[in-house]
Formats: sequence, structure tokens, C-alpha cells
Amino acid sequence: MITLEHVSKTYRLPDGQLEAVKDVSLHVEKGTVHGIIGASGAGKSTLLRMMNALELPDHGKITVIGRELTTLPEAELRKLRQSIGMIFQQFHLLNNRTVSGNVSVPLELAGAARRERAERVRECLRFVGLPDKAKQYPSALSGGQKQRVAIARALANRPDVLLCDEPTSALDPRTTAEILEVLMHIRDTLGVTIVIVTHEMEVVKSICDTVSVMENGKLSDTFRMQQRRGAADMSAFTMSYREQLLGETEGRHD
Ligand SMILES: Nc1ncnc2c1ncn2[C@@H]1O[C@H](COP(=O)(O)OP(=O)(O)OP(=O)(O)O)[C@@H](O)[C@H]1O
Repeated sequence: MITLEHVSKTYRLPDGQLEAVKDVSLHVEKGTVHGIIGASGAGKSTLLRMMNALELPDHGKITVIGRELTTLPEAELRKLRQSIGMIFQQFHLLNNRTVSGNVSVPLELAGAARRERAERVRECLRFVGLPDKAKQYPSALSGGQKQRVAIARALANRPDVLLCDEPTSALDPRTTAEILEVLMHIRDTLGVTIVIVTHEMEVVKSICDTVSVMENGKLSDTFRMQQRRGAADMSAFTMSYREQLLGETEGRHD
């Protein structure tokens, strides 16, 4: 569903350049949740943003839903982006539009008719459990409710892929668990392929089928979560992400 082949990205800065992503290759299978975990500045968000061409790589090939993003003309890229939803840590809702208005935005951009939009907005708000908030403005909602609205907006155009950039980092543990439930429901009932960038181990443990670890712009490890065994009795400071998540060190999955 998503394939990256030898992808690199360098940012040009006033005083030099910064290699944010270095020669990354990765395959995410259809209908799975793939986690990208790693320290701050490792390049996780940059990698995610390249999966819908919000950032373009300097080198390498990115294929999403069978289309090579790196060679698509802008008009086709815009169309393909309708099949790739995205949610963010800070929700990015429009404060001057109601909940319904926010969910309606991608449908308006896609040229959907008013009646079809209204029906789809209702469906999406029901899906995320907020049918009664349609007429509220974002300022009247809790963080968890705002993220549900952002998820409803991301689902409006029936995407095949959902990209999540630290979706629970601004939320408390209980609300985090609720949002992760919604994401699992999306994978299980809609078959959407989900990529989730996080620095929270618990998020990966709860919902990821496969995981990549990013360090200094490179993928240092990729593995499946069902290889999980007993928790190792080691300090989190000396254990690799793989050991902390799986309690073992074998079984590389590329
Ligand atoms: N638009 C940009 N211009 C210049 N440098 C950037 C830009 N975006 C990111 N960077 C730099 O690239 C590196 C990787 O950043 P990125 O946000 O991808 O990492 P991250 O792992 O997602 O970090 P965090 O968890 O803190 O969000 C960092 O050093 C960052 O400062």
C-alpha cells in the first residue's frame, strides 16, 4: 500500500543543510497500522509528510496506493491526496467553522454536492461518536473531541490511507486510549492503512501491527508486534525500542 525505496530528504538552512531522512526503505501492508517511533528530531514527521508529498524527497521513490508520488503531476497529486487523510497533534481545526463545517471542508474541496456533503458529514460524525456536536465550534470541545472531529474530517473522502502525526501527544492517557480505539475501529471496519508517528511506547504497544524505529534520519529497525514475548527485566535506558516493545531482539522484518 505504501512503499518507500531509498528515500532521502535534506533541508537547506541559511547556515548549511540538514539531512533529515537518510536512505530509508520501508513497506507498509494494506489494512495494517504501522508505527514510526524515535527520539525528537529523528526525522519521523518528515518521513510521514513525504507519504502524501507535503514534503518531496531529494532522492528515492515513494509509491502510495499504486501511484508513484514523486513523479505525479500536481493535479493528479491533489486528487490522490483525497485518498490520504492526515491528522496532527494540534488538530488543525478551523476555529471559525462549526464541527460540521470542519468535516465538510475536504468534501467542498473535492466538489461534492451540498446534500451529499451533509449526509457524509453526519455519517463521519456518527462514526467518531460526536453526532450531537455538529453545530458546536471547536473552542467548545475538549482535546479528545477535537481530535475526533479531525479524524472525521480525515475520513470524509473515504481515504485508503490515514497518516497520523503524534495524534495523542496532546491528550491525557484516558483520552489517548479512546482515540486509539477510534483508530483501531477505522482499521478493522474500513480497512484503512494507518501510519502513526509517535514517541509514546504505549501507543505502539496498543495498536501497531508493525513498527519502524528511526534514529538520526535512518530506520534502525523494523519489526512486527505479534513477535511480542514476555517483558524483559531491563532498564528502559539500556534497552532498544525493540526490546522494550517485544522483550526480545530477534525477528527483523523488512
Ligand atoms: N521545514 C524544515 N526546514 C528545516 N529543517 C527542518 C524542517 N522540518 C524539520 N526540520 C529538521 O529536520 C529534522 C527532523 O525533523 P522532524 O520533525 O522530521 O523530526 P521528528 O522525529 O518528527 O521530531 P519531533 O518528534 O520533535 O517532531 C530536525 O532536525 C528538524 O529541525
